[in-house]
Amino acid sequence: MNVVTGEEMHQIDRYAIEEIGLKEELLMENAGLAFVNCILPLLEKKTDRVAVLIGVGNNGGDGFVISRSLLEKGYQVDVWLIPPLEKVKGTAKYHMEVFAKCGYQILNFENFTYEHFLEKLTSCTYLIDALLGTGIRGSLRSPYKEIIPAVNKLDRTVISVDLPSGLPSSEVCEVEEAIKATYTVTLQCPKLSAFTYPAREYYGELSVVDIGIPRLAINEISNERFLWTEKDVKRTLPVRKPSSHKGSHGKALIIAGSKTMTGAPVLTTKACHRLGAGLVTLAIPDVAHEVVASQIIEATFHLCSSKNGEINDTHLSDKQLKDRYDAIAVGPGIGRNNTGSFLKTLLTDFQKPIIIDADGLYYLKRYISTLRTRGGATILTPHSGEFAFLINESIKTVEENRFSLSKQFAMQHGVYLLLKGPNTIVTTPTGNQFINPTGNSALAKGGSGDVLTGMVLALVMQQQDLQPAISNAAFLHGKAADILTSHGFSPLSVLASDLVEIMPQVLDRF
Ligand SMILES: NC(=O)C1=CN([C@@H]2O[C@H](COP(=O)(O)OP(=O)(O)OC[C@H]3O[C@@H](n4cnc5c(N)ncnc54)[C@H](OP(=O)(O)O)[C@@H]3O)[C@@H](O)[C@H]2O)[C@H](O)CC1
Ligand SMILES: [K+]
Repeated sequence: MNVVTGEEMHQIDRYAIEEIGLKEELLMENAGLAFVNCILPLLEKKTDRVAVLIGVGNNGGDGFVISRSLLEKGYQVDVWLIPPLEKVKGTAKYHMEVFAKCGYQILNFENFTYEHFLEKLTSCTYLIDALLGTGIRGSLRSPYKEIIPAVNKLDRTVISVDLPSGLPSSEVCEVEEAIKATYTVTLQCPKLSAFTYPAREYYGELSVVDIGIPRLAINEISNERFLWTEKDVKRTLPVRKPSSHKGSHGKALIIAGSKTMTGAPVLTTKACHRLGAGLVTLAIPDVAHEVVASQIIEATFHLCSSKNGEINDTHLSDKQLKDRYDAIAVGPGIGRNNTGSFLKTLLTDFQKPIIIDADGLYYLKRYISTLRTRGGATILTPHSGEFAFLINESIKTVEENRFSLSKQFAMQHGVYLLLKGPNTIVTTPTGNQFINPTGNSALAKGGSGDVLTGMVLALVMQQQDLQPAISNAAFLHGKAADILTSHGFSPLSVLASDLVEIMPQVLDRF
């Protein structure tokens, strides 16, 4: 499913109308009817009053179709036009006239005192927000500037059309004032601001409805940002052939752990096994072997020489790297007290996929120029702090520009970048971006990243196409947290090891 900016959506509209010949009146009719179909299950009783707040543009035009459809179905609807009648133009005006010709009444905000208007809204159970859509520019002006915070204070169920009024639709850093929706029904394509924070919090529960814009129009304009949905996972998750053997599912090498970080290698290795890796070898510093080995029975071990309780050298020969492994994950719990020069050797000598996480990313900064010349794919899995360190920016800057900075980095260094966070983004070396919809605050905990690294490693070995493999790992990792929190686990108490334990039930759904 394509994710677009408001500007892209506008161009898609234009393409559908001017190049394909669909009428805007029809798209608006489709939009209004699809919105109503989507919200009907939310409206409990026909006697509950609904207020539709209508703005000056086409978002307001949708509001007229919605109002007409609800009235036709027998709902009690107050239809509030906020701008003066004569300011409504074009397709919105057409649908306003159709509405009026059906014999329905429009309440004009201009003809009421502000207090009376608010009093009337207070008597409604549901408020439908068709004030402003993708056409908003700059800070809110009157009367929206006053109406929007007042609506937020009423504490009603608010359902926004397309996006909460006042929010920009692109990558947003700060939100001045916007409708705090309970639900948002987005038209045709989710807008980018639905996956940036704090804007996401204004959307409430998000649904997407089809309004009949042809796929061609969407692909012609915007084909670089997508939501990675359950359907995509079902379509791309590897299926094990009955004739397969352990060698068919990849031989993985995990380089992880140190004397003081013995949990990370355990989590990464177990997660890798749980996601179907055929054979896993865990390379750890000799000083950590005993403790780690006592917790893992499925893996084999490769002992590395240590210094300061951390890996000093992996002593992996060229031949071992060439013949023995299909992919490597390096980083969880390796510490930061040595030179990390073994990472440079891996990057130059290993010609297959390498996943770099955690302290591996810390060392990577020293050898970052080798990324461009690597023979195999590189997959980096930073959280915002690790990414900020890699690109010499503040965490705040990263969090405000997650899409643009990750795209820039992935294209510059020719890597797959999985930027963790709410709505993890996977960016390919060519700059395509795939947004993960699963996961919750339970994942904001030490160890959950180590689990994800093992999952990415396992799937990367089982799928030719790396982006689906990486996105599927992120999706299943988030889904594990979602399943746990919807089955009696508080987000506070979910452990990283719980994610590994629940994985069989997660996979059972796909
Ligand atoms: N996606 C589709 O194919 C369809 C989408 N539809 C809906 O159309 C809107 C976008 O419509 P548009 O008319 O472009 O934009 P708005 O409804 O947001 O209105 C823009 C007008 O609002 C005023 N404005 C702009 N910025 C501000 C501000 N900061 N404060 C106050 N007012 C503002 C301005 O009007 P003026 O007269 O005041 O200059 C803008 O012109 C989309 O979101 C969908 O809901 C259609 O249904 C068709 C299909
Ligand atoms: K809106």
